[in-house]
Parts: sequence; structure tokens; C-alpha cells
Amino acid sequence: MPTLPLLLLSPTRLEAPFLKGQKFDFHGRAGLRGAGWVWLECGIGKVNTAATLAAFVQRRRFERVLLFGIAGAYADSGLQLGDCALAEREIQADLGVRDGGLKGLGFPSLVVASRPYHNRFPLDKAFTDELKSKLGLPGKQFLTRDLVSENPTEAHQLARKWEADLENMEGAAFAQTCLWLGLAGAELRAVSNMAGVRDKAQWRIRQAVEALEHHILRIIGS
Ligand SMILES: O=C(O)c1cccc(C(=O)CC[C@H]2O[C@@H](n3cnc4c(=O)[nH]cnc43)[C@H](O)[C@@H]2O)c1
Repeated sequence: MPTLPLLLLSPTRLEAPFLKGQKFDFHGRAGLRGAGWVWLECGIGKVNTAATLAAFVQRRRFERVLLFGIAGAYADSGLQLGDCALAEREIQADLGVRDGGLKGLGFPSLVVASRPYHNRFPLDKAFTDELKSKLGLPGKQFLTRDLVSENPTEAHQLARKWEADLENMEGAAFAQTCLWLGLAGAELRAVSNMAGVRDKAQWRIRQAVEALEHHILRIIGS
């Protein structure tokens, strides 16, 4: 029996220039079909990501979904520019009250199999562990916000408050949507910048995308 294709998502097509496949369009989002995989651009930010994923899987069958892209590393994460990591957990850092997140409002954002989730969403453990050992990458705590850290002090405070290693703008929405829909989700990020550093001369986007290329091509077996 044929297995279902792997669904790959990235916020922009700039993070996936190395994928070659049959082009398609999904409500203005770029897509590609390859042997055993489908790639879809999900857009920047949480709303774009959750909406695109939920709409796309409504009429198509997938078991496994991998979100990949660039990200900012927090200074104490042990991650350097160009390094990659897989998410053990995603933190939705925008929701609820400043001290206490959504628990402070007294209700969860999601309940699955009687388990409440507030601001922290695990990625699928089996899929993530498989990728960690196949690719030799560490598992880290990822944090998602609509607003990026705009200076090192803000980045440091966020990292300390949430015990996070890496900052991005989509992952928590992806992890929450996967949990809700019963999809096995994993997330791979390459460090393009240190979080809070806005000087693009200090960013290494090309190096990060090359690191993504290395790992994604291994995953899809190209
Ligand atoms: O101009 C800035 O200060 C700035 C800071 C962070 C990111 C950007 C972007 O335009 C990229 C957003 C895009 O890439 C991911 N990303 C990459 N680095 C970070 C980060 O340090 N904090 C949050 N997100 C980051 C993000 O997931 C988006 O898809 C501009």
C-alpha cells in the first residue's frame, strides 16, 4: 500500500529555492509536488500558517507535516548562525496575560484527549526523534511571536521568561493546528540571525537556507 506523501511547509518560497517539483497554486500560495512529498508556502506569521495548513489538509490526506524555515537564536541557546535544530516544543508567547500567559485568563486554547494546552504545544515526539537521529540535530525549545525581538535585551528577557532557545513567527500556530487536526508535526529551523539583532549585515540567510537544503534533501531522499 502506498504511504501518504510528506507535507512540507515553509513561510516563504525564499526558504525553499532548492526544491524542484511540479508547480501548483493554492489560493495564491506557491506549491510544488515531488516524489513522496508536497511543498506549500504558508505565509509569514501565525494566522497565515494555521489557516493555510487547515485549509490545505481539509481535502487531502497527510499523516506527517514538516514546517521548516529560518529563525533567530537566543544568545544562551548554544546555537550559532547556520545551525539547525528541531522543535521539541513550541511556545505561543503572545496569548493571555503578560505574567501567566493563557492560564492567567483561566481557560486553555486547545483540549485534545482531555488534555488542556495553554501556551505550550509539543511537536510529534516520534517524528521529531526520528528526524533528530537521522539528521544528527538537537531538539530545542522554540518560541513564536507576531512581533520580532527588536533588541538584545528584549530577546534575552523573552528567552529567560519562557526558557526558549529560538524565535520565529509561525511555529506555535503550526504545532497547535497539527495537534488539533491529529497530524504528526515536526519543525526544523536554521539560524539566520541572533534574535534581537536588526542589523541585516550580521544576518546569514544564505548560510541558513543552505543548511535547510542539506537537511530537507536528506529527508525527502533527493
Ligand atoms: O527587521 C527585523 O528586525 C526582523 C527581525 C526578525 C525577522 C525579520 C524577518 O523579516 C524574517 C521573518 C521570517 O523569518 C523568521 N525569523 C527569522 N529570524 C527571526 C527572528 O529573529 N525572530 C522572529 N522570527 C524570525 C520568521 O519565522 C519569519 O518567517 C525581520
